[in-house]
Amino acid sequence: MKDGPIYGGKSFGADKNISGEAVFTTSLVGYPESMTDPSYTGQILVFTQPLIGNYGVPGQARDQYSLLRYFESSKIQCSGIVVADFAQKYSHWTAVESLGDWCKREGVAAVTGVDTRAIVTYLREQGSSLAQITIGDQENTGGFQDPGAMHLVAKVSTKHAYEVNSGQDIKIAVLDCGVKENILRCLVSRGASVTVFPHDFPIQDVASQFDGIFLSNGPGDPTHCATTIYNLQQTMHAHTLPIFGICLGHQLLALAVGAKTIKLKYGNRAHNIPTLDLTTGHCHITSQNHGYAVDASTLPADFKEFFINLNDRSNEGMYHASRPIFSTQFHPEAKGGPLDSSFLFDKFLENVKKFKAEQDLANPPPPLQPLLLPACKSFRPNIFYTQVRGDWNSVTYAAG
Ligand SMILES: NC(=O)CC[C@H](N)C(=O)O
Repeated sequence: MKDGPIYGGKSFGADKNISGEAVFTTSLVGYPESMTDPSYTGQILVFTQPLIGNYGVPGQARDQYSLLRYFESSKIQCSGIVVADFAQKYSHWTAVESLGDWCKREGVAAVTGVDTRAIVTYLREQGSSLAQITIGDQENTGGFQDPGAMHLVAKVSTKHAYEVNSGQDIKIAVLDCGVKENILRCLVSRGASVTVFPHDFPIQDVASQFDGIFLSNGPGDPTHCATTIYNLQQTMHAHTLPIFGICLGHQLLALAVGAKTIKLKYGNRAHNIPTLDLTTGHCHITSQNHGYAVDASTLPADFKEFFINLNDRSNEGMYHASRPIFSTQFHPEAKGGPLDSSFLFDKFLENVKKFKAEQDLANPPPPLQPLLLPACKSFRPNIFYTQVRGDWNSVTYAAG
């Protein structure tokens, strides 16, 4: 730890000296999902569950949408992991290698035999801390990298826009600040055709071609994302389409409407955090992974607090009083974690479908023009129309 204690252990991953922010998760399972979650970029992940690795690591299988089935991105995103007891023997029908081999192959430091309870006690008392993993006797010359000081979203976001298609005509734009694959799956499996844009894409310029906007999770301090925040402000000013944000997406939306974010003492990373839905009085057990939070006292009057954390009373979400805009600090897509709050994706899709129906009603397609058929007796027109948001733009002839 930067300010003091040294904890000994044995390397079972890449023999590589690293540094980052030490954070702990109390989740019992889901290490492949957590370690590939881009929100953990720059962090050293300490597992409080003592036995880690016993179901190995799955392969890179993909689902019908070409999304990764068992990982949240295609590589390990955290800088290193620390466990009490690495399970050398693993067993699971999806496993193709051990946790140690995966870390070695991906060049990620991993240490076992560490007193993780002492680390957690330290972090809970001192607050979040920078740390190093030093292997062997080599000196760790890398210093203490502070992920909070870096614009990590720019590093993990896609460089080019891409599509994940459900074959349906509900179009959602995703701003990728480090999006987890299961978020895309949650949208596309509910019938949305998704276009994923880089974090700083001027979404206000294309918003009218979409039925909803989704703001993703991502690493680091949300205040680094000035361009995204500006683009969101412009979008909300000029367009009325539904918006849904998760975790970093929630924080960015809050900053865009003038609220403030704070850094929590040591964050919330777990799969069993109780949150209270202030609109229904129901409690949902949620999956979380964040170090920053929205300061609810700074929310503007037209945004209401949606959920609160029942452990530390921190803000867990907000919604607009009259527009279809809402966001959550927790992760309704889970992976890992419980599915209690997956109904929020249904709510977003309902908002999106309602908006699309209203748009289609307000902008009916123009009447068809009579077709000019070639003066040829044997010609039999076979006509296909493709509708692009109210504009009949292509008429195809095929000779029969
Ligand atoms: N999972 C996330 O999106 C994390 C958001 C942000 N980086 C935080 O730590 O608070």
